[in-house]
Amino acid sequence: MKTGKLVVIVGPMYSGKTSELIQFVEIYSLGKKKFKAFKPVIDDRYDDTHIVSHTNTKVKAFPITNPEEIKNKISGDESAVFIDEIQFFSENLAEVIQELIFNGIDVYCSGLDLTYKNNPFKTTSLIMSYADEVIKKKAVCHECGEYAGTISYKIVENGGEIDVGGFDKYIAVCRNCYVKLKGGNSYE
Ligand SMILES: Nc1ncnc2c1ncn2[C@@H]1O[C@H](COP(=O)(O)OP(=O)(O)OP(=O)(O)O)[C@@H](O)[C@H]1O
Ligand SMILES: Cc1cn([C@H]2C[C@H](O)[C@@H](CO)O2)c(=O)[nH]c1=O
Ligand SMILES: [Zn+2]
Repeated sequence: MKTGKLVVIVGPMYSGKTSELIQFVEIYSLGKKKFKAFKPVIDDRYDDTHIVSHTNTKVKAFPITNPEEIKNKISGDESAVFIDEIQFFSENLAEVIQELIFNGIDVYCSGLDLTYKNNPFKTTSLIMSYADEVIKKKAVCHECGEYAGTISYKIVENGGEIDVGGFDKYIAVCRNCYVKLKGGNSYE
């Protein structure tokens, strides 16, 4: 038996991570391969039971809280597993993913690499370490219009680094505009 591969899609908000994940789903779907998709229960922005992109493409997905639930849902004949918004899961997700790829299942996942405070999301960092391929996406900077957006900036200040939302709370910016918005305080 061949082991599976791990592909991780990261970047700031609106950088097309979910759209790219869905394109990979389509490849397996067209090839009539079996797969299952998962998303965190907490992410209820557009839909509870589908992975949905900002451009409204969607794929049916199991909403789960704990990474262990992925193992319970797998029957073993899947060619691939897709997981969106990995930053919201506990670090144990890295173990579960390893088990899948060592059992011959390809895993594609996407999520934020950085919080709006410019801190790495631990679960994403960990999974990137195990990846065969890391696809780093950019957004168009909301401030200067350059295709260089790498950081999500929170336009409402209300504390928590875990805070579900979209255009009501976050924009994507380049590093230069991030510094300007933070009042010139480049690193904290
Ligand atoms: N600033 C922006 N830069 C690039 N695309 C944007 C921007 N704002 C909105 N969009 C739209 O969002 C789409 C990407 O949506 P998608 O859901 O795939 O992104 P995402 O990286 O998964 O976002 P999120 O982390 O918020 O879930 C783009 O194709 C584009 O149509
Ligand atoms: C940038 C950022 C986004 N989010 C949320 C907003 C969205 O619901 C999701 C990204 O698609 O992550 C956080 O919880 N913390 C953050 O620091
Ligand atoms: Zn900019």
